[in-house]
Amino acid sequence: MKVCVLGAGALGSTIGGLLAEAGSEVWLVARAAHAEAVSRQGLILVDGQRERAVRLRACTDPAQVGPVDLVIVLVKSYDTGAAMATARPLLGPDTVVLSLQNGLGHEEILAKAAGRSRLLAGKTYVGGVLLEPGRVRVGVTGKETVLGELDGADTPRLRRIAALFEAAGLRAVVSHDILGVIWDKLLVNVATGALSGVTRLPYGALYAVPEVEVCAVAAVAEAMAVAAAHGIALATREPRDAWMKAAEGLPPEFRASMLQSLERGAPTEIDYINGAVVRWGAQRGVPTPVNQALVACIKGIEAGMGTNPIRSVAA
Ligand SMILES: NC(=O)C1=CN([C@@H]2O[C@H](COP(=O)(O)OP(=O)(O)OC[C@H]3O[C@@H](n4cnc5c(N)ncnc54)[C@H](OP(=O)(O)O)[C@@H]3O)[C@@H](O)[C@H]2O)C=CC1
Ligand SMILES: CC(C)(CO)C(=O)C(=O)O
Repeated sequence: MKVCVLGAGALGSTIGGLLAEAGSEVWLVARAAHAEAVSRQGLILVDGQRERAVRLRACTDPAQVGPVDLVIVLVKSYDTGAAMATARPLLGPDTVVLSLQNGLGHEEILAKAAGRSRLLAGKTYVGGVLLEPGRVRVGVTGKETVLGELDGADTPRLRRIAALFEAAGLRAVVSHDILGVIWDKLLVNVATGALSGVTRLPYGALYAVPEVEVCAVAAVAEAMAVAAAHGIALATREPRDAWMKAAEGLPPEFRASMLQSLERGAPTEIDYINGAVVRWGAQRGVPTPVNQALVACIKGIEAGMGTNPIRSVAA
């Protein structure tokens, strides 16, 4: 299968690298420094203490790639519209477009750019950290990726793409209720993303502060109430489950992606995570004061850093 990762940074390089290793023809569309390093030396996957190089194609412009079978969108949420505006050369008659980004609202942006019939939805618990151009730390063991059609159907393309992930050692689960899956992952990000950003703590220290846990559980409880008001069926039973799941299998030095963004002076995906909870809550009159406060704190930090506050926010 010919696959293009659109926005190959930390996670996109991890997933693209593993798919390439398993034999897919993978193209990374990435920023220049990363694309050049990958083209020169291969993509270095750092897994625990071991490193290995994977050969795959990398460039900065989708026009160099041409039509593919699968586009995996992994730019940060606020870059989705701009990235998709360049993606037309990737789209053939049967091209499937899949977002594995965190948060809510991507499918609406992708449907506008590529047409709803091409879309598969998904969420992943796989982790990646871009260590330097051309080199990424992968966190794959035991981490699942859940994929589904938006209408819940069981289709050959869904099975084909799940099998592709499985063959690459990426545990893939097919869901017939992808909206529930999207919200279950949202709860995990609601639990620790903003609080990591505000406190600047890695997971070991974050989980040692009881007040942080109380706040995280309250934020998740609000999000669960919002999901219930929208009729979304969650697998998560208790708010604390999302808090525990967020840290599963991660080392004490792990830093949530929202914290990683702030540390490199980049904007966060707060509008798509806690901000989405606030917006969806407002639609059904569900109060979300804890999430509102977390949004305010992160936006305040971003404003203080001078990151660009202009984002395109969907749902
Ligand atoms: N990293 C992780 O472990 C996980 C991440 N996710 C989600 O995955 C998504 C991606 O996250 P992550 O990989 O960490 O983010 P990164 O910022 O590491 O990767 C995105 C990359 O895409 C680049 N980019 C942006 N626009 C374009 C474009 N038009 N063409 C080419 N490259 C572009 C960015 O460059 P620049 O920075 O210069 O804009 C960046 O290098 C997010 O939604 C995140 O929440 C989900 C689970 C885990
Ligand atoms: C790793 C995980 C699941 C929880 O922190 C995540 O999605 C993130 O950091 O954005």
